[in-house]
Amino acid sequence: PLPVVRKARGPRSFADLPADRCLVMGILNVTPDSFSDGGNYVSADKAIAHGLKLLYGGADIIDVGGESTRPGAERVSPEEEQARILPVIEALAKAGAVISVDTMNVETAAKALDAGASIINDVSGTTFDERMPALVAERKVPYVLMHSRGDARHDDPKANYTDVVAEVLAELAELRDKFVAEGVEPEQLILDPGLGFSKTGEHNWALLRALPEFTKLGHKVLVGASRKRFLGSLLATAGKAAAPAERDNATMAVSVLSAANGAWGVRVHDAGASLDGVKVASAWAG
Ligand SMILES: Nc1nc2ncc(COP(=O)(O)O)nc2c(=O)[nH]1
Repeated sequence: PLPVVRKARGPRSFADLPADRCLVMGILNVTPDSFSDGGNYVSADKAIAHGLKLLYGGADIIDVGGESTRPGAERVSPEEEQARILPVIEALAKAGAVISVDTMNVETAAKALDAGASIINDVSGTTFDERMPALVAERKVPYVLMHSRGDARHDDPKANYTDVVAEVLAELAELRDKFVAEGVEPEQLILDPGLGFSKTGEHNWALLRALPEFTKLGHKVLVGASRKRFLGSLLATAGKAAAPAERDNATMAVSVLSAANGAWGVRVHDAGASLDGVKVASAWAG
């Protein structure tokens, strides 16, 4: 009899992901405020250890980012961003993780794919680098196209909307058309409403409520609500917003409702909780 060849836990690809439920994308922000001993450097070992924790704790995908996208966050050069994330991506890919690279920088995206990432997650929105569509078309990788109206790191306008759902849908469709016009296949695209990017809490709830409208655009939809400020406000007691670490239950609830309303994936910090949640949503739907 032929020897049983156990599938080595080598690099897994996008195609290996489960197709019968909403996916869980675990967040790995490789930035000094996440992984450093108080200095201004990033400890790759700590970041890799956290990535493995996410991988074995339930994340289907690990989203690796080297630059915080919070408004006012410190600027990071592409070289610094790459120095932070490439060793982490290489190690996690070898451990069998499916990895998305959270970057707006085309060079970083290309190098991350070479290092073992298989998805590009770009928060640029309407300010995307015009070289990005060509890279996505050439590499034929899944690309998260997220809505925002300004460069989130610097001048993220809390844009005014007359109808936030209609406008975000229209602007995402317009961005989609630009990428398709440059040779990106529609099925490569994963749309994301960009909760908190150029949006207030009320805008975020309106966008979540309209999730079925987004899935009607005919693409996968990713929801990134985890620990965001609008959840902190929702859970406020005596006028004091809940701290980020207190927002994981609410995040899991958003994951369950997102899955029940057709989301392809949820981007979260607590991967284990949302994995349980999306499995409940899948069982409930039958
Ligand atoms: N696709 C996608 N990527 C993102 N990257 C960073 C943040 C900012 O949140 P964090 O600072 O908690 O990572 N949010 C998103 C998001 O909502 N969607």
